[in-house]
Amino acid sequence: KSSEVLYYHNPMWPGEGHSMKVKEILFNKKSKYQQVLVFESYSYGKVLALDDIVQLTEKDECAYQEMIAHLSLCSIPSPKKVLVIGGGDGGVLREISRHSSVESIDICEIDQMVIDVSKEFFPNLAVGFDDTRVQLHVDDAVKFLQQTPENTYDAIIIDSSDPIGPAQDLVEKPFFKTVASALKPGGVLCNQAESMWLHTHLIQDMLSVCLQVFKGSVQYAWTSVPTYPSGAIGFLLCSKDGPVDFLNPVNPLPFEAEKDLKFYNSQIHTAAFALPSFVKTELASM
Ligand SMILES: NCCCN[C@H]1CC[C@H](N)CC1
Repeated sequence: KSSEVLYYHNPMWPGEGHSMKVKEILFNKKSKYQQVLVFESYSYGKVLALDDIVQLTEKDECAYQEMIAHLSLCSIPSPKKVLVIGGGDGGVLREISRHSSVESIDICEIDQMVIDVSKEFFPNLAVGFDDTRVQLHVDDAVKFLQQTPENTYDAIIIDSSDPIGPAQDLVEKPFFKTVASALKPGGVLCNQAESMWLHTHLIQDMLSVCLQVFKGSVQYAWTSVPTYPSGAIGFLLCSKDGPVDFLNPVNPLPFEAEKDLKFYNSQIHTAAFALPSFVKTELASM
């Protein structure tokens, strides 16, 4: 890696690489779990990378954080108790806080260094931790959910990194069973679900597990995040028991909240579930 340009190659996207011109390296240390890197880029503002995988940039984080939070919370009548798995940068917390019905937000992030680094370098994301409804648990989500009573949360958002580091347990069936158990009746899960261009098999595996574990609806949605591999990232929206019409949200954001968003709006919400034909074919066979 020259000081000028950082190149990203990874078994998650073999055969291709991504590069960014670096203005300045701001932080680069190994935590208990992963290498934590922050740098100022020329074209996307500050960047957070974990084990050399871009997690977020100041320029395009809005697309991911707004979608993962509002696709789920706008789909249930009045979310009160919400759990975030991962998301230690605080961006998803910032979005959840826009829902006035929410009374409490638990967040379970395994790596304290991610939280500290976000507070130091990404104040516009770490602002999510300032909300008084937020309760932070620095813990392994597998353990946290095993200790969570049944029927606790209206919504669970899994804002995880890729399943090749500390997050690899978060795509297994036993884990999804603890998620379903922790959801209240009518509760929903929104899970980071990788790229439709790169990870068909991973998405099929997750979809097949979710179809077994969640008895209501399971829908794949996607958004555009230019600094993620293939420029697209998906979400799996699942409801615990009854069907949920994820495409036509029952609890749309009021104009007062939506006007502050940079990416999400009601048309984008519905459009996110429109899938290219090759994806429909690949997922239909599940
Ligand atoms: N809250 C930060 C987003 C974390 N989500 C992941 C980042 C890395 C991507 N390859 C997959 C999504």
